[in-house]
Amino acid sequence: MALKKTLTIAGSDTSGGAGMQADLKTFQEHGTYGMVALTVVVTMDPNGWTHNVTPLPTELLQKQIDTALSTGIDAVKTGMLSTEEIIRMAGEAIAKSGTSNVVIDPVMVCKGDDEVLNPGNTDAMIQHLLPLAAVTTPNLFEAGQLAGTGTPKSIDEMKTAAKKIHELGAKAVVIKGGKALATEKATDLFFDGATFYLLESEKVASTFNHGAGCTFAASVTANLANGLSVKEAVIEAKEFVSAAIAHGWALNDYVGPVMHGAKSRFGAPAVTVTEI
Ligand SMILES: Nc1ncnc2c1ncn2[C@@H]1O[C@H](COP(=O)(O)OP(=O)(O)O)[C@@H](O)[C@H]1O
Ligand SMILES: Cc1ncc(COP(=O)(O)O)c(C=O)c1O
Ligand SMILES: [Mg+2]
Repeated sequence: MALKKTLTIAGSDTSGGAGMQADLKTFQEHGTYGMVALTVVVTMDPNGWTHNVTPLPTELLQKQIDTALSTGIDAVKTGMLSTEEIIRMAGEAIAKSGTSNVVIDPVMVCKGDDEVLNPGNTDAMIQHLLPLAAVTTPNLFEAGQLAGTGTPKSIDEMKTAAKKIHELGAKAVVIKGGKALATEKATDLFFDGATFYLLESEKVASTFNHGAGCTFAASVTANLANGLSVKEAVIEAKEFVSAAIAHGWALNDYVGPVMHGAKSRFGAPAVTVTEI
């Protein structure tokens, strides 16, 4: 039986919760066939868990992209892209892929690390990636950087940022309010270019949410490959990640990854969708 082919152009999170590890686990859970073009390897200092990002040679990235594209892919997502050159290469790969099922997760920081990967990356993402996006999935900080508005602090400010990001070329935008937004629920804003929707689930009190953003974006990608509409894809992704966070766990003293396979094992918490 042929499976839908999903490609992630992303970094490796050696600790396994985020990055391409999250993407592959999530693709598998959605019944798609996952492939990877690896950009960087993130390792952690065993004493203190500071992150270290090691890039791979760009020729090697290009070879991976050529390999994956030659199979014919049904959907593609981007994750951690550490330099402007890599962002440009990802844009070229997506344009060449022939699929319009394109999810841009504009990763700028690792959770718990405030350091932005490379400030020039924001402009490169705006130039090379947003115009190709069926959906882009910034967190609050990333939305503020892309929109040039500063980090949104309310639903109204999220709407303003989402409109700006849509004007930059992304066909649809999900701004993840997550834990950072001062709302009772874990609230994300979905804008399809015409209508705004709030996607809400119970806010989980634990801090075991490492990889939540990657898992959300990978779910959207797999759902698009499987033929869901963009709206259906983001709603299922919210259910999938809510379950994954609800069953997050402590890997060690420093990090708590989400449980990528939680929805199929335990079911998903309720997600409400409200037009606003
Ligand atoms: N504590 C939480 N409880 C429930 N949902 C959460 C929680 N933290 C994040 N989420 C959800 O997880 C998804 C990823 O959001 P977020 O963690 O903000 O992204 P990122 O990992 O890219 O920073 C969003 O759907 C967000 O609403
Ligand atoms: C390789 C890689 N990609 C992406 C991320 C972002 O992860 P999150 O899903 O928590 O936003 C991380 C964070 O550690 C990472 O190491
Ligand atoms: Mg993220």
